[in-house]
Amino acid sequence: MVSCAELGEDGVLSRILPLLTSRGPVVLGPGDDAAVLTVAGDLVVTADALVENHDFVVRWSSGEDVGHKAAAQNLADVAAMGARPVGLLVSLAVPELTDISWLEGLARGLDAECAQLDTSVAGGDLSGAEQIMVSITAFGQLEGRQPVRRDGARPGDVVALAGTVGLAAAGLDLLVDDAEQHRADPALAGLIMAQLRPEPPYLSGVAAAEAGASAMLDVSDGLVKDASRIARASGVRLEIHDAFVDLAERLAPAAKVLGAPALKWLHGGGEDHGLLACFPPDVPLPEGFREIGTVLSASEAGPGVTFNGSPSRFNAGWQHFAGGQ
Ligand SMILES: Nc1ncnc2c1ncn2[C@@H]1O[C@H](COP(=O)(O)OP(=O)(O)OP(=O)(O)O)[C@@H](O)[C@H]1O
Ligand SMILES: Cc1ncc(C[n+]2csc(CCOP(=O)(O)O)c2C)c(N)n1
Ligand SMILES: [Mg+2]
Repeated sequence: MVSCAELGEDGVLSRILPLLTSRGPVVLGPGDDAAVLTVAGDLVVTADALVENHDFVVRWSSGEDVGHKAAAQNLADVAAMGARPVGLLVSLAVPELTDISWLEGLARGLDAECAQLDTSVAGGDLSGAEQIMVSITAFGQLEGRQPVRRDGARPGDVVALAGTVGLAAAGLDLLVDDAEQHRADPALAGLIMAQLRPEPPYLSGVAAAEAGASAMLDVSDGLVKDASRIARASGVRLEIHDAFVDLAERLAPAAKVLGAPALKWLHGGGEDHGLLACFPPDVPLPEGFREIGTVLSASEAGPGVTFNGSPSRFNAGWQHFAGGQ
């Protein structure tokens, strides 16, 4: 083990920076006072942080896992606007006794996730802290497309989902229950991986924008909570009729082991970063999307989300500062 304290700031950077490859619009990457990106047109900007013991636990996540996840949750937000990523800035704060191999893993994970979209870490910052924090700012370009906001859903639109919901939340419950035992179970390992390294359907974001999606977001806090955000912003009701039988089947082993209903994760589970979008009825759904519901006028009770006409029993979703769901 070689700690950050032994290496010093420059020593840490000299180990991490070679692991980051500049790609695409990043014409000057990490190493100078600032990075240089070549971008034309409107720029999308978003930020999201992972904090040790609030968003990940070192006992469960390797540095590489955290790198993948930190990049993924930001790249999903770029995709959810209908943009293509151009680069990330990564601000790191770590305890001085952090092993450099953990940070090298983090850099590898960030770089590998970025490589999927031909994007890269453009730069960042390094500081000390009592616990690890990975804070990312992501940039994306719209390439002439209109951004897909949350407030454009209209009655008659189709509600569609790309990617999955519920798997990452089941994975987290499995880790909390008994990480070692459940990781060794092939029926459960995939759900745990969905928590540690979610795989958002990135390319569906641009495809949705090109197809004319009326509203979109990534499901980070749970289907009910995030669908409600579209409903409220657009002043409509999202009526979901899909029973998610395929996803329920994938959740069944966790439901059995933990004695919990799969609906808890399907309705309330965040962090898969699937894309929830609405499309005008005449639009053929882009590849990767499945129809899961319809946009209706808001009921007398106001905008909201219903499942076959009724509110979900599992409507809490994720809340920071509230001890979780
Ligand atoms: N500290 C802050 N200062 C300014 N704006 C903020 C701050 N925190 C959040 N916001 C803004 O509030 C909105 C909601 O933030 P949130 O992090 O919940 O985004 P989200 O897309 O709903 O979730 P996720 O980031 O998990 O996908 C965003 O537009 C974000 O820019
Ligand atoms: C150790 C640990 N505790 C709790 C959670 C659950 N969790 C954290 S943030 C979040 C939603 C997205 O947040 P944000 O909107 O900040 O991106 C969820 C569901 C976890 N993954 N790991
Ligand atoms: Mg989002």
